[in-house]
Order: sequence, then C-alpha cells, then structure tokens
Amino acid sequence: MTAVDLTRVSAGYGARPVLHEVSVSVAEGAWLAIVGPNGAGKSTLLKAMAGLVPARGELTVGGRALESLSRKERARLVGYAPQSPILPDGLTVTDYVLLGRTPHLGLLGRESGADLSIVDEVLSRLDLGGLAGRALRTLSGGERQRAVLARALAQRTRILLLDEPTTGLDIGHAQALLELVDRLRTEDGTTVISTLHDLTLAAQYAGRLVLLDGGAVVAAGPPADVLTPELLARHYAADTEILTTSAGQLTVAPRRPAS
Ligand SMILES: Nc1ncnc2c1ncn2[C@@H]1O[C@H](COP(=O)(O)OP(=O)(O)OP(=O)(O)O)[C@@H](O)[C@H]1O
Repeated sequence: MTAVDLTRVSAGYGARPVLHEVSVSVAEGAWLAIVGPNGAGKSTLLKAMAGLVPARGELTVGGRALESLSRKERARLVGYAPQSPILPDGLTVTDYVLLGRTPHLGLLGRESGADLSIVDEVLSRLDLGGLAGRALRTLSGGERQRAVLARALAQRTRILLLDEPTTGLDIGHAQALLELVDRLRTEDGTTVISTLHDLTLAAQYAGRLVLLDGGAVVAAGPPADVLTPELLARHYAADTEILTTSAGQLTVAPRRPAS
C-alpha cells in the first residue's frame, strides 16, 4: 500500500512557486530520501507532505486526501521534524518531547502514565535521558536536534517526515539516529521520508532517492541509479567518485580537482 502519494504537486510561498508538478509515491514501510542542491525545494516538498504550505495537485497520506484531514488527524498520521524549529522558551526537554503526545491526549488534555513512559523511552533511545530536566535553550546544537527528533518520534505516527535529521550531529550520533529510525521502519513498518545532504548516508539508509533541482524531480530510483558522478556534476556542480565499502555499501567521495 502507498503511504504518501503526490501527483503533479506544485507548491510555494505566496505567489512564487517553488515546486513544479512533482510526482512521488512512497510505499508503506519504505525510506525515501529527498536530495538535491541548496534551494532545490527539498524542505518545501516535505512541508507540502505535512500540509504546511499551500499546494496544488493531488496529495494523499495513508490513502486519504491531505486536505480532507483535520489538524489532529494529520498529527496522528504524520510526524514532522523541521530543520530549524522555533523552540518554545522555558520548557525542559521532557516538556518539549511531551508535546509530541498532544494529538493523542483525551478530552481532558492530560497526559497519562503511558504518555510519560513513551517519552522516557524515546529520550533514552536518543541518548537524551541525562538531559531530561534541562532547559531546551541550554542544549548544544546536536542535543537540540535530537530533542526535535524525539518530539516527532513520541508522536508515534505511521509516517515520519524528517528534514535534515543529522544536521549538527557528530558521525556517531548521526549513525545512531538513523539506525534508530531504520529500526522503527523495519520493526513497526513506519514510512520514512527525509531530506539528507549527506549523500553517503542517504545511499546507505534510503531504499529510494528523489533528486530535486529547481523544484522539479530530475532523477528518482535506487541510490546507485541516482548517485552517479554524471548526475552529481550536472545538478550539484560537484566532482565526485562513487566508491563501495568492504561491506558493499555505496559511498559518495568528493574529489579535489587536480592542481
Ligand atoms: N518561507 C519562505 N518564503 C519564501 N521563500 C521561501 C521560504 N522558504 C523557502 N523559500 C525559498 O524556496 C526555495 C526552496 O527552499 P527550500 O528550503 O525548500 O530548499 P532546500 O532544497 O531545502 O534548500 P537547502 O538545501 O538550502 O536547505 C528557495 O529559493 C528558498 O529561498
């Protein structure tokens, strides 16, 4: 079954279109990475999937037209971790991650013991247990990034939209985070759609890639089909070589021009 389906979707800000007739289909339990150069429209595409920018064309999530869903229905179905969220002042990490449970709270709007244990579990999985009582604004960039992801994971949705989830994370935390997301995908069937600047990580974690340039899809398919030196030269003006690790995993290596 298809988790997210876009047919000829155009979207943008005000009168200025950023995405031009983008068609993308993501199967349930799959991981799609959206890649492309700066300003290509990657974040805008994720926002269109989250219903956060006005869009034209057909857009369905979980088999239902996005526009037909209420805010709460959408929040139960789709978790979205933005690239640079506005973090409310004065909240602790636990308070902030608890906000992810809001769409699931009952009529009284009070969190239950179950909500609190979901938050505890997510915090410890993301190595944030020791920071649970800290004020959000005192966290380092990487810690804050993990708190934003924790809030989206605490939402426990079938579809996760992650905008540059590894920005600001060191290589170990980046791997741990992507492994955790992949476990949610394989164990719970969560569908993952993420933008990723790191093309090696995109190749190693996503089953399919969509390459955007100028707001349009210019290539799509398995990582080996999209991450070719020719396409990377054309769309990123980058000089690269595609290598394979001893475990057979694809790596995009930048190459310095010969002097
Ligand atoms: N809120 C906004 N209002 C107006 N224009 C915007 C807004 N957000 C993004 N844009 C413009 O839309 C275009 C696509 O931006 P977007 O953030 O989707 O690109 P991106 O591929 O995610 O870029 P990056 O790799 O630099 O994060 C850019 O030209 C950007 O300036």
